[in-house]
Order: sequence, then structure tokens, then C-alpha cells
Amino acid sequence: MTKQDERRPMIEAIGLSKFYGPFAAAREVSFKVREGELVAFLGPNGAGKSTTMKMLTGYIAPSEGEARIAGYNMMDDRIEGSRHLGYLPESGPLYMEMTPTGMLDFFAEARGLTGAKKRDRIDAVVDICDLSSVMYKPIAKLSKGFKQRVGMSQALLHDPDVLILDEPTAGLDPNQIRGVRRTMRRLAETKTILLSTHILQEVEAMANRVVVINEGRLVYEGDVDGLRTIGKGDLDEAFHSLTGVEASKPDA
Ligand SMILES: Nc1ncnc2c1ncn2[C@@H]1O[C@H](COP(=O)(O)OP(=O)(O)OP(=O)(O)O)[C@@H](O)[C@H]1O
Repeated sequence: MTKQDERRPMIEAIGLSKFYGPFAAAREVSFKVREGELVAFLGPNGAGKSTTMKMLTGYIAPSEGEARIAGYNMMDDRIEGSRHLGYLPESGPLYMEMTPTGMLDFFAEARGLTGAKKRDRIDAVVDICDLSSVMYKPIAKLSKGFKQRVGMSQALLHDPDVLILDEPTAGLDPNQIRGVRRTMRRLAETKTILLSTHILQEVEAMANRVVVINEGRLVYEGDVDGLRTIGKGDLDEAFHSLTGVEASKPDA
């Protein structure tokens, strides 16, 4: 525990809020992900996971608070921070008419990679994401699982040490989920990862730590065992008691 606390924070949400008019999509959300951790970001639909992740990546500006990646403030030093960051948005920016080969080549050049360095990085992400069998098929024709892995490969091209993955297994069948999880486990060996999900088994299977958000507010941060204790041994129960109707309306 003490040892873990000494590791460098690579993802920091510091009092992050996002208001849309009077509605708070996120309210004073604070947590840290330290070097080498894989943290699951849990919450029901509409809890504010994507909003928080978009603020962490610098994709949207917080109304209040600060997001830091590898120590860089994502509003003031976004370019430096982005060098460390790979982001897989919920509905990834995939170019459906392109093939994975064409898309990776395009993004590698956009990132300033050329020659042998470009080839090496493309080979590396194709290997990590297991894409070799689909490299020449249009992305539109690929299964959802492969589409997710193509999205992931793009986020990995510049070899970032921090990954923010927004529901990478959403809508996949069990076999596809296995494939994406295998990829994430490989990545977790060398990278710091924040992964949003509402699949509780994902938390048990992968995460060192869990952050739970409900109605824009952080309601739990700690290890999986601590979460299970809240549910008297049952993660489903814990999730329900933290995020169910009773959790937000104590008088109901
Ligand atoms: N641009 C926007 N304008 C107004 N409201 C928004 C906007 N973006 C998000 N919201 C609202 O903020 C809340 C949080 O949305 P968000 O997408 O962050 O939730 P989420 O936890 O990622 O949910 P899901 O699991 O369904 O993706 C929702 O009520 C959503 O409708």
C-alpha cells in the first residue's frame, strides 16, 4: 500500500467539474492513477465517465478543476501531456472506408513518424492488437471486436505510457471481449491505464483499483476487495448500493 502510494501519479483529476447550463455532468471529481496501475472507472449509464475522461485527455475544458497527464496540465500543456497519452474514445475516430494499413500509415505520418521508425511502430501495434489478419480489409467490414482493436492500435502508435480507454469492451460478444482483454493485459504490463466500464467482471478480471462515479460525483475509490466488502462479498450488490436509486435518494 505504502509502496504503491510512492509511485508517480500519471493521471490526476483534481476537483474536475463540468456544467452544461445548470446540469453538472461531473462535480468535483478527484482521483489519481499511479504509474503501472490499471484502474477501472465504473458507473451506470450517464454517470459522467466519458465527460471526466474527455476532461482528463484535454478533449473538453473543465468548468472547474484541473486534469494532469504525466504531470502536465491538459489545458496549459496539452501537447506535452498528449505525447504521453493514448486515448480511445467511446465511439473511436475510425475511418470506415480505410483499411487498418492505410489508417495506421496516415496517423503515423500525422504524428511525424517516417521511414524505419514508422514501420517499427506500425509493426509493434499490429502485433500488440493482433491485427495482422485484417490489415487489408476496409474497417467498415470488420467485426466490432476488431474495430475496437484498430482504434486501440491508433491510440498506441506513438508509444504512450498512459492510456485512457472509454468502454473498450462495450457491445462486444464474449469472444471479442476476451480478445480485447488479452490486449489490455499485455498493455498493462508496461503502461498506466484508466479503463471505463460498467461490466463488473471486467473489474475483477483486470483492475488493481476502482473509482466509482454516480450522478457526476465520485462515490468510491479503493481496491476491489474494499468494493466487495461494501456489497457484503458481492460486487453487484456493492455497485447497486453505491449507484442505485437508493444511493442518490436516501429518502426514497
Ligand atoms: N454536451 C453535453 N451537453 C449536455 N449534457 C451532456 C453533454 N455531454 C454529456 N452530457 C450529459 O452528462 C451526463 C454524463 O454523460 P457521460 O457521457 O459522461 O456519462 P457516461 O458515464 O459516460 O455514460 P455512458 O456509460 O452511457 O457512456 C449525461 O446525463 C449526459 O446526458
